[in-house]
Amino acid sequence: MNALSPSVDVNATPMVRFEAVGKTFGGTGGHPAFTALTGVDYTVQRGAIAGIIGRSGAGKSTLIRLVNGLEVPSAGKVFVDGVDVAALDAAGLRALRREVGMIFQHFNLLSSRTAFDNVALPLEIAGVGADAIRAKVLPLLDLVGLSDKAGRYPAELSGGQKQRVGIARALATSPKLLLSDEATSALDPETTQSILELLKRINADLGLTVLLITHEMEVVKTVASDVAVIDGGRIVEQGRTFDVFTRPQHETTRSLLSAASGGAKLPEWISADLKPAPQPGDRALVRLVFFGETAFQPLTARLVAEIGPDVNILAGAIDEIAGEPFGSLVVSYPAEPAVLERAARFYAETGLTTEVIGYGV
Ligand SMILES: Nc1ncnc2c1ncn2[C@@H]1O[C@H](COP(=O)(O)OP(=O)(O)OP(=O)(O)O)[C@@H](O)[C@H]1O
Repeated sequence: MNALSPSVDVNATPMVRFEAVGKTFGGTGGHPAFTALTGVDYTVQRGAIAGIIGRSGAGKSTLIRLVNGLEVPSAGKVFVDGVDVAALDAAGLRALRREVGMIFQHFNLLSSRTAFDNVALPLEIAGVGADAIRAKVLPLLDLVGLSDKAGRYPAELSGGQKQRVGIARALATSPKLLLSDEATSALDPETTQSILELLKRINADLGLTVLLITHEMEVVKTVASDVAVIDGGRIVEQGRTFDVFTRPQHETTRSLLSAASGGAKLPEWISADLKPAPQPGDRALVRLVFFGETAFQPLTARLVAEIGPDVNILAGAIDEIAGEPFGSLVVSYPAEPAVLERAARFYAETGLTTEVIGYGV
């Protein structure tokens, strides 16, 4: 159980399971082979909102396209709700795609169809009759807050409204899994938040499992109960979002975190001049992470009392990851053995998580 996805059931068959999955493109007809994914072991629990984060070209889209059979693995197996996707015949694949909805960065709406008719499309394709379509589409438009826009064309809708139509369309066939491919990347921050809130509500109210891929830390931080970090076609780190982001183990996670807007961010003029090792007279710049309850405790006063008066606070923020509070502070103090020793003792006593960012003046 967790705060963000109350319906997670870790004992049930996972909604998605990757077992040693690899994907190589090309390698035939004189085209050089390109390995997009290697050795991916990954599980999405039923009822979760799972995020996969990585930079452009990391392999995110390839990974998500393997889930609904738009790509076939070159190695390993992909299971959706216990079913091996590669073993499905054409009818099986059609059935799978009714059970797996998808939303896209650029919404992919048909411009010649109204909002209503866009949402109705998957039902028309499935051969559902007009009355049943109406009975399904109107509540969906209501769910996404667009009851009054049923007759509007995509060109008459804002980006956020278009994505709401996209979400309603993805839900039309009552899927058990929703795939989101950078669904908020074309939206402004405020609209992004409202779409993420909608995804959270759908997850909680309908028990729908959500697998989203994004390059935006903010998206994962806001909605995902679990996260996997992908780099160069490999999953380099995965776990509960709070754990991964507050105690990042891999360099890629750290650099994605430090590039993110939230948390304690150093001004460019300080971060640009940092050195990996101290020179005489340098100061150590250290990021301190405070978890949960302790995020709000007045540790700064103790910091000065324990380490010494020459502690500067360079940046600080209290943030929330996956619904849990955490704070971070970037402090500096002289990189002298006596000071560093006092600091290390203080961190060990208080259980603070720390990371030396570098050394500078
Ligand atoms: N059909 C294909 N043929 C050849 N190479 C491909 C194909 N599809 C993807 N690739 C390559 O695989 C790598 C991973 O691409 P993918 O689209 O999965 O990354 P991504 O993390 O989703 O990045 P982006 O956010 O930029 O789409 C890229 O180097 C891409 O060029």
